[in-house]
Amino acid sequence: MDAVLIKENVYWVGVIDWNLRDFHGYSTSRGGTYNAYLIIDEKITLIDNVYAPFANEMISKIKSVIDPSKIDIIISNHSEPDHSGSIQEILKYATHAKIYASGPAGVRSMMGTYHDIEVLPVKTNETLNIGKRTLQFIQTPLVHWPDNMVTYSEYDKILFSNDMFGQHIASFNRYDDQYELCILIEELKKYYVNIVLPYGAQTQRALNAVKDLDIELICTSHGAILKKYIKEAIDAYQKMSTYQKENKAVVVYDTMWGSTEKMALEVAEAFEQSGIETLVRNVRKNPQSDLIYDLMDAKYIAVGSPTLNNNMMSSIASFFCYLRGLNPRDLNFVVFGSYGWGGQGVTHADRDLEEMGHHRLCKPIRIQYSPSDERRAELKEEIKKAIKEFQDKE
Ligand SMILES: Cc1cc2nc3c(=O)[nH]c(=O)nc-3n(C[C@H](O)[C@H](O)[C@H](O)COP(=O)(O)O)c2cc1C
Repeated sequence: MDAVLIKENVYWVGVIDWNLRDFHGYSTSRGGTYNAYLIIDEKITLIDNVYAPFANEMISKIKSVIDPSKIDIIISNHSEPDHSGSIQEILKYATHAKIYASGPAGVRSMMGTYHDIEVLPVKTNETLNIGKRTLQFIQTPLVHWPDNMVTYSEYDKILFSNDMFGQHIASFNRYDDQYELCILIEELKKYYVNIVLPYGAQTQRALNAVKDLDIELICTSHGAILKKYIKEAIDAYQKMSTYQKENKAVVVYDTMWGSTEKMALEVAEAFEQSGIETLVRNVRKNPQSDLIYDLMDAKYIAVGSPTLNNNMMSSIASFFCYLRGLNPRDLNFVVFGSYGWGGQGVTHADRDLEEMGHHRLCKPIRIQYSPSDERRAELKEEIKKAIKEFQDKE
């Protein structure tokens, strides 16, 4: 397996995970890559590495350029196992290599994960001379772990950005201009929203910290290297990290026998007829990671659940767990559902959304058993009225 030359004496030695479909619950329909980079200078430097099952593949790519025992420096921009998992395999060759990670968080997580290794701390604006190049470190805490940092090579005008700007796409194409822009940005957004969304303020700080660097390439740790679409990627990050909204609603529901689904379609039509772009999503037919992608820039959410055993359906509760963790801000919500005799499902769903800090558009709406045509029409009008009142107040 061969390394790919990125710039003079800078190589991609990452791997392609063609079969990656589930990244701890994030549905990755296009697969993924773990990118690592090798710099040949007076001191041979490896920036990040790859998930452990791919260690040999990465090492064979390094061998296509240089004897891995010659590696002097290993930089760990982030200690998550998809970027550090091969460290022990590399150290079998690179016995004299020094490992650098952000201090103290990166040192702590590297030592906590791999135990019997020595890791040296670096901080923002500290540099490391490796020959012609002086590498500059910038800590980017909580984008998306406490230890995250990025490494800048002024000589190459490369920002090794690790997870920042990453996308899950498996491909031999190494550069952004080899993709359709809409696919690249969709995957970049999907990555951000499923991994980084809770950390908008920290992402803003990270964007600020790199904004004055002279950058020709952003070498990410997942997916394409950014070259042509750097501005587009930064703009997308700006928008997402400041939680900007579109005039958009997502109707998320589950149903056992179809009554709540009938309600969902009326609710959706009410939003659509109020001039709001609307998506309808059965929670069991869509991966949660796609639902959060749909919701990222939505202003409204409508949640429908029938009552099952005095509660909402567990699919909705599971979706709420994902939603609560990723924490998209300031949704305006309505809750609806069919029930048989108690109807507690909607009450619980309504309470959960309020607890998450979202804003109720109207009281929860229940319909006993199947909605009649008349009741469906009333439901639609009720939702339209609530939307209008909200819009008038805005
Ligand atoms: C296994 C099961 C448990 C149920 N438990 C409750 C309940 O605790 N309280 C209630 O009000 N309705 C309960 N129901 C009735 C449903 O909420 C009702 O049939 C509703 O119309 C189903 O809506 P759907 O067609 O959207 O699935 C239950 C139904 C099933 C199948």
